[in-house]
Amino acid sequence: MQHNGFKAALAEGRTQIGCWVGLADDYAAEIAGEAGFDWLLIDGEHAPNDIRSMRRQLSALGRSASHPVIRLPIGEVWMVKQALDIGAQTLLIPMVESGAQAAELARAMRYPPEGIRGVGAALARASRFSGIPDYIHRADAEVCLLVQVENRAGMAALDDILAVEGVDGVFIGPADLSADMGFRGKPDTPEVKQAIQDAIRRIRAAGKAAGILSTDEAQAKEWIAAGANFCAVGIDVTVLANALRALAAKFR
Ligand SMILES: O=C(O)C(=O)C[C@H](O)[C@@H](O)CO
Repeated sequence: MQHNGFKAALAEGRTQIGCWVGLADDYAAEIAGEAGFDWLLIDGEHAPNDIRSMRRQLSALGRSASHPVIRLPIGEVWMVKQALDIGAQTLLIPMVESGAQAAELARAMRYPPEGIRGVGAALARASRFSGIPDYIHRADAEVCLLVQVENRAGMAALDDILAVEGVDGVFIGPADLSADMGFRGKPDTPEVKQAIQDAIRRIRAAGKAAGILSTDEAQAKEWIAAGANFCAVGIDVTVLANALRALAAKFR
């Protein structure tokens, strides 16, 4: 099975630049896959995706050098199983608020006895439909679990989450965190930025990868300088929507 170079890069501390892919379309994903990002986030939380559309996007990215990351709608064990079986190696799971929740997700990523991932690789795209004979013996080493901490409860439990073996990285969600802190729509508020800065420092000090999303170039570079080593710097939907609005405005 394919080596997870993205996971290895994060473990080595190499910064990985990514982009949100929310158009929920395999053709659009293939176009994004030609742009040159290190990783692409197939958004199953806020984009109109389901397991079939995400599978199509994984397939469309098969030739791309960009590593596909699937974000689940929420951290359910059965969703982890399905996402891994369609061939995702790296998952981003939102709204993680405790060490116990992170530990269950880490178990869901791995086969027994270490984990609780259901063994159905024989009919799974992940094993190339049994074309990779030793898939179940090698899969655990190549999966990558990234959890989102994006509210006050998660921030309070950050040390417990960081202590969980099998959590490879923590992504701070500025939009949700700022809302929960009482600054909805204002992730640039000093209190929010300070909380994010401190979290990034603690995540990296714990030997884990720190992730974030900022569509503002200066802010993204600030987070990278602060230690964020998987940073998404754009969203396909907003890039397209804003470019079309600007184009239309030129001819009004
Ligand atoms: O809370 C956040 O910020 C994120 O998790 C990213 C958002 O979900 C993304 O859709 C951009 O708003």
